[in-house]
Amino acid sequence: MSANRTIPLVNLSDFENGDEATRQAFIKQLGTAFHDIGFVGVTGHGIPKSLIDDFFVAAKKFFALPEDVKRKQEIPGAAGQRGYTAFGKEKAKQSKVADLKEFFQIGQETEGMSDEERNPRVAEVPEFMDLGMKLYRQFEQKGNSLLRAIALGLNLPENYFGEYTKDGVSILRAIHYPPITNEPASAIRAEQHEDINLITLLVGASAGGLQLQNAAGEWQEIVPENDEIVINVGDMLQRLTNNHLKSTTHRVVNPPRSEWHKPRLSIPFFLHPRPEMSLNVLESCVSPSNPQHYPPTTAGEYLDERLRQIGLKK
Ligand SMILES: O=C(O)CCC(=O)C(=O)O
Ligand SMILES: [Fe+2]
Repeated sequence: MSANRTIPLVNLSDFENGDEATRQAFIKQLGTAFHDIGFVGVTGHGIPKSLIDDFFVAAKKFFALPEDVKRKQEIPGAAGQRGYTAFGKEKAKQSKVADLKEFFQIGQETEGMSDEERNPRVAEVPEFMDLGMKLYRQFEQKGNSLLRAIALGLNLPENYFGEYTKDGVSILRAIHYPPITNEPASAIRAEQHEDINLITLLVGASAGGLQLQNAAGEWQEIVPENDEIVINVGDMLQRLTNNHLKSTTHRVVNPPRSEWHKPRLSIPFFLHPRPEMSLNVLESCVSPSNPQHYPPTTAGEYLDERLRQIGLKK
């Protein structure tokens, strides 16, 4: 690991293919990273680079479509959870101004769903949804692998999360931060926030700008290398573990003026369980020195509350 990295790097293949000692070492590294920093870089994940690259190309084609064509993909009533969300809509919960981004979200598809419940097809870029759904399945699988390691690190049964993430309501989000054309009043590409879900897997953050806030309150740049995926703990996992695993504040800052013309594309996958999953604090994470910080809730109730705060749900 290079000395100047902000976040540690782990190799998922150690967990998926390693012997017992290698697996245990991985579980420890992951648990320590999530407890100390809330972020980790992952290599050895096996998600084909060609799939990521092809999806990026399709996403670029989609975002290059005229605004009125993109807005045909807005889904009223889906609280921005599926389809297109236009520039200027989403803001961080404490922020008055919207982020400098537009995005498209792809949700879960399960057997028996009607066409209306499924993801919308994008007629102008027919490959967009096929590639997106393929990538969704890859992220889902690798995310579940990471959750197995997290469960073992918390002395829970290996499949503790798997029971709730099967057919869970995860979201793959393709984000486009357009070129900046004039001095933004106060907005940045993505204002500081914490993610809502269990864990987030992020690819394509390589264009720069992603920063986390460390325990001393300083902003530190995250610069992923090669095929590294950035993983972070979301508020649901922080809550479940009574702050043992940290949901760390992060943001995407605007580039220097000389790079305003460069757009930025990123693809976070927000791993969510099914809404009925209990988020009651795990008893094993409560002690006299760390008393229970949160009242009982479920993933569904908690998600609704948060979507109202960020302006996506009325
Ligand atoms: O664009 C990025 O790199 C990060 C975006 C992010 O943090 C989010 O959408 O939650
Ligand atoms: Fe985020």
